[in-house]
Amino acid sequence: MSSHVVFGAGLIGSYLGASMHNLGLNVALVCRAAVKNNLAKGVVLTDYQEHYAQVENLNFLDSEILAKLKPEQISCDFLWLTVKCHSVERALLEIAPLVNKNTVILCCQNGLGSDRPVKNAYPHNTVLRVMVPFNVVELEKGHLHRGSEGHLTIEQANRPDISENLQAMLNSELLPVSITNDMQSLLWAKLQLNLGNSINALADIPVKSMLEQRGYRLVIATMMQELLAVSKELGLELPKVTALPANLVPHVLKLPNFLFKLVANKMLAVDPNVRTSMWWDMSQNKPTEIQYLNGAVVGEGARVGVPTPANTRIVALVEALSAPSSKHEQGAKRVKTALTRPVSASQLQRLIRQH
Ligand SMILES: NC(=O)C1=CN([C@@H]2O[C@H](COP(=O)(O)OP(=O)(O)OC[C@H]3O[C@@H](n4cnc5c(N)ncnc54)[C@H](OP(=O)(O)O)[C@@H]3O)[C@@H](O)[C@H]2O)C=CC1
Ligand SMILES: CC(C)(CO)C(=O)C(=O)O
Repeated sequence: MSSHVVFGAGLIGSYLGASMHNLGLNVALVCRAAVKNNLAKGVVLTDYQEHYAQVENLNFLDSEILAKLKPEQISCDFLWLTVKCHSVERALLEIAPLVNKNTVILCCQNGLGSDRPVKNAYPHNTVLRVMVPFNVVELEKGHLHRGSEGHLTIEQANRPDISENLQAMLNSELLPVSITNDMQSLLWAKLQLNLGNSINALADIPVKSMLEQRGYRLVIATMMQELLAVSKELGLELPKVTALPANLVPHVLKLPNFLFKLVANKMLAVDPNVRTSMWWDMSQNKPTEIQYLNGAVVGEGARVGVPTPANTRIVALVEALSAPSSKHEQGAKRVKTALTRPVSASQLQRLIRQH
């Protein structure tokens, strides 16, 4: 039987690992002690469609033990890297004992660019990107809930049997899985949605309440229009990841509240407690993924000559109000701001209109 290791099991990795264990796969989790404590007594998996599983006896691999192992002492066919983007470089040092020449490494981060250091470190391994469309929350200790729809999507490998076997192994009610031949466009389409993570974190309210306020929607729509201009310049055709085509989403977000409620009922049909991953980071005073999300739009925009002023200002604001990430910011000069969290919709609108 193939062996899997989930490295950096937090919300996504624990849901993924527990789903695999529930399917009878051979999987071990590498995670922080606090996460292990929450999962060790058994995990309950549920989703928005009311699927349910009780998962017992998960396997854990302790970091100290891992550090002492050599690749020949451990078998890992599939290594699922589920740390946040800014933790990937550091994780590369620690995954070394798990990677043999046949290990397939799967990068499960939002945004753009987290796979680059992995490919540089392991140029002879198959490194595949994975798009996670759904939200996972821990409703209570050991209860992981998939709160929204979508198939976890694996990039088609040069050897198609790799991705196809993975899909056949994993695809299930609690974990729907697909494969794509065009991961770059899919990641840009997902990135369009994730631009709102920053606003959710700054507003410090659930996603549903944020979407109910037109002021916040206008800011998100402006950032999305910048992304669409950049992706057009790059020649990408963004696939549909919501009920609406990518190009239409900003127009719908800009509608007055009463029309938005009529047209976007699917967008608003989100669990009232859902918050984005960046909200969790900011609320726990952890570094955010802003450089890989809105920052990626700014970077690509600069490369192809498309201005991205709204994303640029939101990146600076998030950086000013959150913990520095090791890669991009330590020691870097931060923009000073008079704004404090929670930031209101009108403050954000004024900020992105500044010249
Ligand atoms: N949460 C969600 O609903 C969604 C998240 N995503 C994306 O999935 C990715 C993972 O997100 P998520 O699961 O929310 O993140 P989490 O922060 O919940 O999980 C990552 C975990 O990895 C741990 N970790 C980091 N480095 C190491 C290490 N060297 N050894 C052991 N553990 C380590 C972190 O601990 P510590 O914090 O102490 O470093 C944390 O517990 C992100 O790119 C996110 O944007 C995509 C869709 C939805
Ligand atoms: C699923 C979504 C868009 C919102 O939870 C997400 O990707 C995140 O929180 O990072």
